[in-house]
Amino acid sequence: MWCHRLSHLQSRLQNLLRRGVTCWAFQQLNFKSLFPLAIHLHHTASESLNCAWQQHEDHFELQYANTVMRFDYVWLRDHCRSASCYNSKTHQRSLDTASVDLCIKPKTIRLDETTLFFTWPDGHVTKYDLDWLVRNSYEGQKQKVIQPRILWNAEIYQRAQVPSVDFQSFLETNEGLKNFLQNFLLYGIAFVENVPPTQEHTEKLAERISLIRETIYGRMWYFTSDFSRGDTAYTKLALDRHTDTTYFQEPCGYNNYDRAVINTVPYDVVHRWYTAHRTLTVELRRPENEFWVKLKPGRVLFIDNWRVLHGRESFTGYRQLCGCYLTRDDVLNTARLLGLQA
Ligand SMILES: C[N+](C)(C)CCCC[C@H](N)C(=O)O
Ligand SMILES: O=C(O)CCC(=O)C(=O)O
Ligand SMILES: [Fe+2]
Repeated sequence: MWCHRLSHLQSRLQNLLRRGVTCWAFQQLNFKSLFPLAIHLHHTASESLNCAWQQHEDHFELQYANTVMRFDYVWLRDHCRSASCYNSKTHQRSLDTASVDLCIKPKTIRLDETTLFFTWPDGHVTKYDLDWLVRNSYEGQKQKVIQPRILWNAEIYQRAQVPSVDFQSFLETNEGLKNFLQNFLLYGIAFVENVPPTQEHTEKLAERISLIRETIYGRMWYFTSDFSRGDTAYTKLALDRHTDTTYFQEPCGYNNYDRAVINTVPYDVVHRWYTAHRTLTVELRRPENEFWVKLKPGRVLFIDNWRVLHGRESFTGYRQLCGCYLTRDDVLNTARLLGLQA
């Protein structure tokens, strides 16, 4: 994430529009068609619970809450939450997964109310709440609402009229912070307005949502076109769309300027790479995928480098920016603590 303020002049935010359509095809199993196939189906508990399960040779099958789930037996042993297998204070596994017999099968399975009890050959008992199994099953996760990401180009973003958040509201209210993060998660960019144009206030803003990442450019960077560092960013030249720090082991995102010599693949693979790079670059440079933003003192722009590239036009006159790099995990953590799906 890049918290970025431009004191004046035009800075072009070019948006990399990720093409890609996700087609979700949910197949609602017809439970009737399932049952005739079952040999030893266990109807258990009261009809109102509407729960049925079956012990297959190599997995456990559970039908509950309109979901048909299938569990591997090693998985059921490995995720045991008993006092000897799981530290409920630290939410960490105590059980040594590698000690579980890969051919393990439960000796008995029993359902009591809404809890399933698995007794293993060594006598150990693992119990699972039915709702926990739905929430943590592969089939249950598939149905989970995930944070939508809105793919956009300049027209879509402009039409969306995404509101910026005011500095005070962002800093002093959870509602303001949550609105900002919701927009940031949806679009991959978000703005905060009326920020006092100082490095200290920009820093305060960044710390509201994340840890600030220390890099070779410092913690908060404050730069202008004085070539104080041997990089085009410290000049008046234009910068085509890119992301920063691609030369780091933990980069912010990828970038053509800083790409090192390609010397890890043979010439024919190199040519395929250039062909793919050209296809991507043509897509990136489509005018409809460029969203221009005129920044001004007090306007702070946050960019998700995994979704959106940035760049600028060349310029004249004096121009000063300050900003920082944020750690993705901490931004997502702040969003989750506010109840957002991140
Ligand atoms: C000036 N500021 C610290 C914001 C960025 C410097 C980035 C330099 C390098 N071209 C890169 O893209 O990583
Ligand atoms: O000057 C700008 O607006 C952006 C500069 C930039 O992309 C960078 O410093 O990495
Ligand atoms: Fe950059």
